[in-house]
Amino acid sequence: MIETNVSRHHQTFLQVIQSYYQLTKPRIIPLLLITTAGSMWIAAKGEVDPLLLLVTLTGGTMAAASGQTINCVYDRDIDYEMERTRHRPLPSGRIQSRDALIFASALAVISFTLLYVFANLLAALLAMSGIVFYVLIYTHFLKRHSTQNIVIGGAAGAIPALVGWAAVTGTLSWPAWVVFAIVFLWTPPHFWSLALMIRDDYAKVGVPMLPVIAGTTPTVRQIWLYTLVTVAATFSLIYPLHVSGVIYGVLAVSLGAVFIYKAWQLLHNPEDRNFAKGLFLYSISYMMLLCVGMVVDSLPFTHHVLNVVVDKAHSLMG
Ligand code: HEM
Ligand SMILES: CC(C)=CCC/C(C)=C/CC/C(C)=C/COP(=O)(O)OP(=O)(O)O
Repeated sequence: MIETNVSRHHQTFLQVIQSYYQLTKPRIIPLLLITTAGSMWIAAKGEVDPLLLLVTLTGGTMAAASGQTINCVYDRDIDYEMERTRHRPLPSGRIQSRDALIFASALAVISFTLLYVFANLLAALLAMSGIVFYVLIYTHFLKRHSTQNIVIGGAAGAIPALVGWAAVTGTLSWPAWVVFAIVFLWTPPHFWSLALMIRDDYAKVGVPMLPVIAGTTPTVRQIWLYTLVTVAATFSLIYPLHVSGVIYGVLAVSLGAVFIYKAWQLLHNPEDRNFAKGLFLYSISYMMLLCVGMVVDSLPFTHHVLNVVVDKAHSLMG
């Protein structure tokens, strides 16, 4: 279908590299890695082996890049129609689908091998299941057919948190599933606030995103509910799981309060795109800082500083 080869003959080597880079939707990957790092640090109780960290983040990057590349091949028809995505490498003819698929397969094979050899089989299989879930369940079955596409599809974006935990422990336990749940529940407020702004694009290509089908008011209500449940889920790392402490707690409460406030503003101003934009942008900082909080909270240094502060307070009080 959209297979023009007009521009690729005129590309320099650097431009070709750039095109492959763009194919991986690189701006999203750092946040996926931060969620992986958050769960790795909790799992390792603050002491992560640097080589394991490097391998897991590299393998995670390659798996996510592979999934995004296959998604770009699958969606090249609608990407060509939408203003936001028209200039991606496939719709603009800078890369051919066959080459993109070879690239994605190579990334997946290297990712699996790295994770299997230097971490473990569970981490490697989870990363591969992330690709399959994103491509098959989200991109193929749901994206063009269900208003719940991104709710269920959001599970793919939450899998990197499981990869991180599995890489450290070789198993999956409750805290891993909680970090998974936090990312999973966060995805609807993250994406629907953006979809409110660009729903005309989705409507044009017949992708049934919730704001397109149900309209603005039901969407902001759903965003509100998912935001409340997300913030509530973040607290369960403190109680009942007891894997995170006071630093994470302070961040979870304060960041969560702002998240709820912004969702509340949107709930009461559903037609104002500035509030939708504000919530979308904040959702990214929220996830980033929350995961940084998981890391900092788990560090032995943090525990040491907190102990010193508590001892000082005790001695001051006599
Ligand atoms: C099904 C789930 C998701 C959908 C449909 C979705 C969709 C989107 C879209 C359409 C954008 C705009 C990007 C662009 O302009 O090309 C975006 C931005 C972004 N997403 Fe998501 N997203 C999802 C889940 C996630 C997850 C799980 C993460 C990471 C944990 C994430 C991180 C980001 C970041 C960091 C940006 C901003 C990128 C930038 O600076 O342009 N997203 N998302
Ligand atoms: C472990 C592993 C490999 C996990 C994969 C996780 C992953 C790649 C999640 C991506 C989620 C995401 C940003 C979807 C974009 O939706 P879209 O494709 O509909 O966006 P678009 O409209 O910009 O094309």
